[in-house]
Amino acid sequence: MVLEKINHPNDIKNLKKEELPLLADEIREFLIRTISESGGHLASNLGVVELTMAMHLVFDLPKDKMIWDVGHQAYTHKLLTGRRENFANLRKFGGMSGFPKRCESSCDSFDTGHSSTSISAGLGYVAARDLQGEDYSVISVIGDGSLTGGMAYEAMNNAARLKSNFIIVLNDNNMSISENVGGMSDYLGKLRTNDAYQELKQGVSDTLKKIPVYGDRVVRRIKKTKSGIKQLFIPGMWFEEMGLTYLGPIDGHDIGRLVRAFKEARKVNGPVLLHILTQKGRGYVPAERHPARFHGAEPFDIATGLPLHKRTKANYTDVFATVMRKMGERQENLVAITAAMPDGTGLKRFKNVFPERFFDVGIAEQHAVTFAAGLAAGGMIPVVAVYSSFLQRAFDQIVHDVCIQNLHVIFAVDRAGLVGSDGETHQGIFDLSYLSLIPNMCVMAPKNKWELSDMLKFAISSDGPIALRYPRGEAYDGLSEHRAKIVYGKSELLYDEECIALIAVGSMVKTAHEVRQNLKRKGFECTLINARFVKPLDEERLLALTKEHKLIVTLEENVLEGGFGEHVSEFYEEIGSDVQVMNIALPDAYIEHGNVEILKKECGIDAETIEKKIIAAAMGL
Ligand SMILES: Cc1ncc(C[n+]2csc(CCOP(=O)(O)OP(=O)(O)O)c2C)c(N)n1
Ligand SMILES: CC(=O)[C@@H](O)[C@H](O)COP(=O)(O)O
Ligand SMILES: [Mg+2]
Repeated sequence: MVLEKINHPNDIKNLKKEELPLLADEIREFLIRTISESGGHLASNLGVVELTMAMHLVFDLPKDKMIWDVGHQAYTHKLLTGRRENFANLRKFGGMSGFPKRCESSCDSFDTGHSSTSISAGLGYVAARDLQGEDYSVISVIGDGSLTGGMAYEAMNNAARLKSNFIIVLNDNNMSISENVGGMSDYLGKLRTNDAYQELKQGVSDTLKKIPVYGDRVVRRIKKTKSGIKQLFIPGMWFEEMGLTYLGPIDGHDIGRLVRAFKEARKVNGPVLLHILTQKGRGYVPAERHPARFHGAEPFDIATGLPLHKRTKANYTDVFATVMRKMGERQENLVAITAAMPDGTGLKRFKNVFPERFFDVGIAEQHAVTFAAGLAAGGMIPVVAVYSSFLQRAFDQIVHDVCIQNLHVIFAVDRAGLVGSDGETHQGIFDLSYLSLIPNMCVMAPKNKWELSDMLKFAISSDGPIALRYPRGEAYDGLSEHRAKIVYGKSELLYDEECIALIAVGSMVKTAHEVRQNLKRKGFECTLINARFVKPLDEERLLALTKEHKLIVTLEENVLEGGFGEHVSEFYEEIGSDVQVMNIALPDAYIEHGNVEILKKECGIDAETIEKKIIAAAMGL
């Protein structure tokens, strides 16, 4: 096995040329086998095997800096830097991350996870290198999908006048997670399939060569001039005009060609963009045919490509998708917006039925929010479906373009709470804090699948900015007997007792219900309230609780800072109440990757830990 010879960074440089294609095959086989068992990002990684090998053949790690945009496609990079053994616990608690991590390896130059950051980070490294008079290469690898993120243009604009080497690798596989969208994607499409350019270039050369005596010399001169033939027929004119040297398009599966291209690129004094053409999912037919389905793959059967575990229950995203489709029929002015996540957010179904009222804006959350504000100002009812952690990117647009104007925009905040395998960059644990601090914003969280349906309908028929947050995964189908009408700003009383009151937010209602049942068996009766609204607080309820309760326990899957619990504590302080408030929330920290149940226990928001805390507090009452 050639792969077994790769145990340290740069080991690939010791291989014979004829071993390289074998290594590529073995890497693909390794990735398919490993990810079929553990789950992970398969299609993107299968597409960059040769590209990554070529980079590791030319560049010298950890001296040279490689930055992987989003970083979900860095598995081969991790294999080539001595982490083959760590794939046994890929994305498991305490195991290797699915993204580059500086704490994991000196060959991981920058932590990534959110899209479109790599060129900015790379440019930062270049500036630091030049200021310190150092001499290393900086290579930012960005996908065609990530190139629909605005930050990439801010960085390219800033890089334009650079006089020192900076290599940008555009990994163009003509896919985001789903089909890529927008003008840049169309432009790249022309570059990819620019036979016209090839023919034109060939045609010009052939014509010039017909000129007796001087013809050949003219052709050679044109190709030698600084702008050369390209200036006439530049395929990457857009990048050239931006001040970047464009090299490409280059076959991203031809290691020799790639190595030569990187050696050429290293000589350029300035920013140079290598346009590399790759195939997402390459080498595994089910992933080649369905790159979107194998972008983030659950464990699957290699022979059939089918998931090993059949989902029996609906997840919250399914519920959202169903209600959106229904409301789309009832509400002509309902529109849906996603930032390149039609599958993940469940909006694909809405798109299939109402294509003209569906907008995929690319990986552009900031634009998505202000675009929604414009739609609302124009009389539509926009629903922006977005992951909690990705919405962080559009904080100012929520304030500046939606809430100050008090526009009726609905934020369907999916993946809110702990998401698990994707780790720190993807845990949706701040949205209750960053949303509830914004004036005019209303923040809701459903306790189960039916309440998500009721809340979404309520939000669509309401007014002003409204955020509805719900977790990744299976939709809780308990407490179905409790389905009080949604009333603005009002919580829902589930069980009415005395002394101890549990007030839970969204996904934590299920946990609080379990805690209440266990405490009841130990002789402790607890009131249980479903908060429903994080903003505004149901102050009438909070006040009423002080009459017969001594201990108020708030429960939320969000950091404590600025969350629901803090607002409740502040309320009781302001009214000078002497009730004891216990806040169950996530710590002031970034939560690493791992199984969600393990993470909840680690963070102290599991039922058992909560029970112990409440019993200890109750003994002191
Ligand atoms: C800010 C942000 N929004 C959305 C995502 C989700 N996301 C992860 S990868 C991806 C598509 C990336 O496409 P591309 O850059 O072409 O990489 P490929 O998977 O094709 O290699 C998206 C939308 C993200 N990571 N960050
Ligand atoms: C890399 C990335 O950001 C996405 O692929 C993300 O991992 C999707 O998360 P879900 O699996 O929760 O849809
Ligand atoms: Mg792509």
